Amino acid sequence: MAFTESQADSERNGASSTAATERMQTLLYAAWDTAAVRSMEQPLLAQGVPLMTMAAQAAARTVLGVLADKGIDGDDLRVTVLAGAGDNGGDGLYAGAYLAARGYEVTAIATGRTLHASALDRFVQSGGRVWNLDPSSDIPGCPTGFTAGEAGRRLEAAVNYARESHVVLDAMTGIGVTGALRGIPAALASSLGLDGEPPEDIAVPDAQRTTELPIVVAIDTPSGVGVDDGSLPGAYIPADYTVMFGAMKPCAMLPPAAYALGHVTLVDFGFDLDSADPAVEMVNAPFAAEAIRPCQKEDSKYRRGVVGLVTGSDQYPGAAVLTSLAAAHSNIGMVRYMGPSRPQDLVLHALPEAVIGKGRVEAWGVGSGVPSTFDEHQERDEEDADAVQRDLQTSTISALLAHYALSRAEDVLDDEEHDSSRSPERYVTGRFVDGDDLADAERRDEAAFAMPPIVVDAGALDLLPANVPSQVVLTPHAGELARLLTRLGHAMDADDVTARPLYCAKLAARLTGATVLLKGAITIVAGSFGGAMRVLVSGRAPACLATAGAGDVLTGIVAALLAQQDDQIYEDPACVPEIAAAGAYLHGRAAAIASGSDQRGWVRPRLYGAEDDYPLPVTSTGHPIVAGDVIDAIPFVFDELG
Ligand SMILES: NC(=O)C1=CN([C@@H]2O[C@H](COP(=O)(O)OP(=O)(O)OC[C@H]3O[C@@H](n4cnc5c(N)ncnc54)[C@H](OP(=O)(O)O)[C@@H]3O)[C@@H](O)[C@H]2O)[C@@H](O)CC1
Ligand SMILES: [K+]
Repeated sequence: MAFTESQADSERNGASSTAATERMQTLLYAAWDTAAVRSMEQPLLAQGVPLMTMAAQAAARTVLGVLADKGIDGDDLRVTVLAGAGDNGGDGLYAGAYLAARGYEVTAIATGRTLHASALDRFVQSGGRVWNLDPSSDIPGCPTGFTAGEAGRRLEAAVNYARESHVVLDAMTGIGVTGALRGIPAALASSLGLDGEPPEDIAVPDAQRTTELPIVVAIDTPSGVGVDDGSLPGAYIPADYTVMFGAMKPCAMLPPAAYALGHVTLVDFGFDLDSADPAVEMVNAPFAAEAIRPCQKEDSKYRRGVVGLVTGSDQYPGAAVLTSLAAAHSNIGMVRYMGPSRPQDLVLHALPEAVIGKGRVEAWGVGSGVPSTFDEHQERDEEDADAVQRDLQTSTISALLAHYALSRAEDVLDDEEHDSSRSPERYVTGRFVDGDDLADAERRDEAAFAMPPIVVDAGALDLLPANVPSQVVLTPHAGELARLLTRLGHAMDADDVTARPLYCAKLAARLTGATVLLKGAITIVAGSFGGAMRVLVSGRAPACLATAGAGDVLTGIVAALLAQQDDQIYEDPACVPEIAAAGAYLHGRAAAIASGSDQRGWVRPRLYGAEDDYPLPVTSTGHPIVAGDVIDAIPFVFDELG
């Protein structure tokens, strides 16, 4: 068939629509840190693209859309703009100007000493009023030099005015914030919002949510959130909606800040997204599907992958069953189980296909349902049969993990490999070695890199060697990560981890060399390669997945995905975080299917101006589930992703 002009056109159109779809995927599932955003906006600003007015128009239209959706109308609508001195305040003033021009009563509360000059001119010309709080401010038309008492009264009046508004535009700070809010912005935020704790958000269907006034719309980010690390370092105002400009910032994906943004609308300015690497990537279905190995005609059970499990104990035998069943249902050839006789029997009863005892494996899963050795040190009873059984599991796991012990951190070893001038002696496990000892250490390091990938969960985390290669995947919850970091010299508790999960996950990855999967409503995976840190997140799970045994199921799923991708892992260990994050996605999606819930930890933003139906409404939060229900739903996730 001849290749006609119209075919060429349609191919071109097809290619451009594919490019548009790819761009949309990148925009909605990746986030860039502040420095990258500033570098991407620079060429556009240099060309004179009016980014601020574009941003403001999008914010104003989003406000109008929200009001229309909620059936809030009338000429007497009150809008408060909390306007800082920087460009974020400028965005807020321009957006306020659009709304004032429509006849709304719009008042800007100046939270700094100045306001963006041209935005202020437009705002005032459009009928907006300005109210300043700082006696030393220099804002045309505003009083200065008032007393501290008057400043207090003005602050109180501003808070009351904002509370009685229909809409509050939070434009105090955006990506230019440093640390926790200070001064007037902090005082306003703590009166109108919260002090560092995440907002309480009960998982209910959207239809049951009532609209509370004022509707808070954050400009670019809620002022004062940790833009790059997702922390909530101090006072901030939880937003119902956030209109974010140019590219997603990490705070839109990272807990706890992500819970403070409400529904996010992203405004695409046409940044060159390839010019900077994203800081955080969110796993979606196509991404997770990549981790699934399609069956091949020539497959044998061994080629499909064997998962070895050292999980469960006499104290927690169920974990052995849950890890085995989850792995067995996650597209592998076989499960080998190792453990005491009671969990062994239970595994065989639930999964007659399991093979008991040692043998070749493509990936390991260890530690789920194995009690922590830390508890053991506190109250150890040598005669206690349980303790003996526990020792069996811990000694098997310790012996296995010893094969993963590196003499040095992985990036140090990488550097040494490329450093021809390095000394012929090396500091290995507490002493300098050379000659045969050094050759021995190098042989052991090489063997560690060649070990199968391994998931290290629960009790096994206490047995982790100091330095391990990146195919070691740790799967702690906040309490377990706190215990690990404390052991590594960074004393903290579970609340510290929950407050700064990205920081803690990265710290553990850096200190140990392992890939760290920190479980949560938004699960964070951090893995370091050649000095660079890759961060992936998955927010697919409904809240009801927080149930006993769910972590054991995750161990089984991740170990199974690692087992079926072992060839890829040997070629490129950088894919380990991707596979671990895909496991978190599968786990969350299986829970959603099992519970009949469309509620999730993270909701994809809406792309401003795009014809799509986001944010997806939550029609049902489903019913409570147990971990076994999640396993039953795993095949349906494979169907979906297949
Ligand atoms: N991305 C894009 O393409 C586009 C981005 N645009 C917009 O620009 C925004 C960035 O603007 P920006 O750089 O002027 O910084 P911004 O967020 O206004 O903060 C600086 C102000 O905050 C204050 N301040 C800082 N820390 C504080 C604290 N802890 N506590 C209290 N105050 C604190 C600081 O005060 P200072 O420390 O100087 O006294 C200063 O007044 C960005 O978020 C987006 O909205 C669009 O207009 C166009 C396209
Ligand atoms: K803001």
